[in-house]
Amino acid sequence: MPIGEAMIGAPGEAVIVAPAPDGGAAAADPGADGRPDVGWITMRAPGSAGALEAARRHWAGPLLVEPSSPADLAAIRETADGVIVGAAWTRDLVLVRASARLGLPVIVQRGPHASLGEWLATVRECEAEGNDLLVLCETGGRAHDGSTAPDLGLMRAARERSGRPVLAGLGEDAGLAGAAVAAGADGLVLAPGADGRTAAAARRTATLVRAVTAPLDGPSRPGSVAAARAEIDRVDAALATLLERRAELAGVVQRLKPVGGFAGRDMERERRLVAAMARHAPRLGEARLAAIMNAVIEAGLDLSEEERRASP
Ligand SMILES: O=C(O)C(=O)C[C@]1(C(=O)O)C=C[C@@H](O)C=C1
Repeated sequence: MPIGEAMIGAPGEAVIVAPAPDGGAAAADPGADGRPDVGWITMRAPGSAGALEAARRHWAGPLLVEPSSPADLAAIRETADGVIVGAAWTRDLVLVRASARLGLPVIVQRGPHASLGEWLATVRECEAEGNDLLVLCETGGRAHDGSTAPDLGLMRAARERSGRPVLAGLGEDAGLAGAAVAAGADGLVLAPGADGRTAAAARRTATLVRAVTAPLDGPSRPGSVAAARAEIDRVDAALATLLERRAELAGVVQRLKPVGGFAGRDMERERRLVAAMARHAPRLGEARLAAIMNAVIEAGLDLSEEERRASP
C-alpha cells in the first residue's frame, strides 16, 4: 500500500511511522535512520489549528493526518498522503465515511475497546465507500501500568482475517518494536514525543527481526533472481545493523584496554571468536569466517582510531 513514496505491506519491510518533525528544538536532524518513513499528525490535539500547514513546512515526506471534523478533510485531501481514522472516533460513521471518500489511503485504528469484529466492521464501512486503500492500525488497550499497549495477538488475527497490512501503535513502550514485528506488523507507529533516537532504535530492531523471521514466514528458497536479491537485501540490512553495533562495542573495548587499536591486537581472542562463530555457520567454516572477521575487526579498529583522533 503506497503512502507517498513509502510502501506499507511490502514483504520483509517494516515502515516507521512517527510524529512528523515540526521544526521545534527537538527536531535537530536525527540522521537518516532516525527519520520516519511516514510522518503523522493529529488535528485533534489541543492547539492543533494550523498543524497541517506547520507539518508541511517542516516535513516533505509522506504524511498521515487525523482530522478533527469534516471541515478538515478538504485540506487533508490537498496536502496529505493518507488519512487516519482515529481510535477515539471509529463510531463517528459520518466522519469515517467522509474520510474514506477522500480516496486517499485510510489508516483504520482499533477503538480502545473494540473487538476484532467491530474493528473489521469499521474497515468495511470504508470499503463500502469504494476505498480499497486500507491499512489497519492496532493501538491497543490499557497496559498493566495504565498506559496503552498494542494487543499483538489481535493485530495478527486482524492481518490474517482482513488480508490487509497492519501497523502496531507502540504507545509509550517503544521496546515492543521487536515483538510487534515478529508478530507480523508491517510497520510501527511511534507515539507523540518519540524522537529520532527512538525512531532509529525501532528501525534497527525491526530490520533485525524482519531478517531473522523472514525465512520462517516466506519461501525458504526464493524462486527468482529478483526474489532472492530482495531477500539478500534484507539480510544485508540486518548485517549492516549488526556491524554498526559491533563496531560500537569494539570501540568501547579499545578505550578500556591498556593498549587499544591496532597496537593492542589480540590474535588469540580473534581465533577463539572465529571458532565460536563457525559453530553457527558450519558451511562457511573457520577459514572463510577468519577472512571475513579479519576485515570486520580491522574496519572496527580503523574506525575507533579515526574517532579517537577526532575526539581524544
Ligand atoms: O577483544 C578485544 O580485545 C578487542 O579489541 C576487540 C576485537 C574485536 O573487534 O572483536 C578487536 C581487536 C582484537 O584483536 C580482538 C578483538
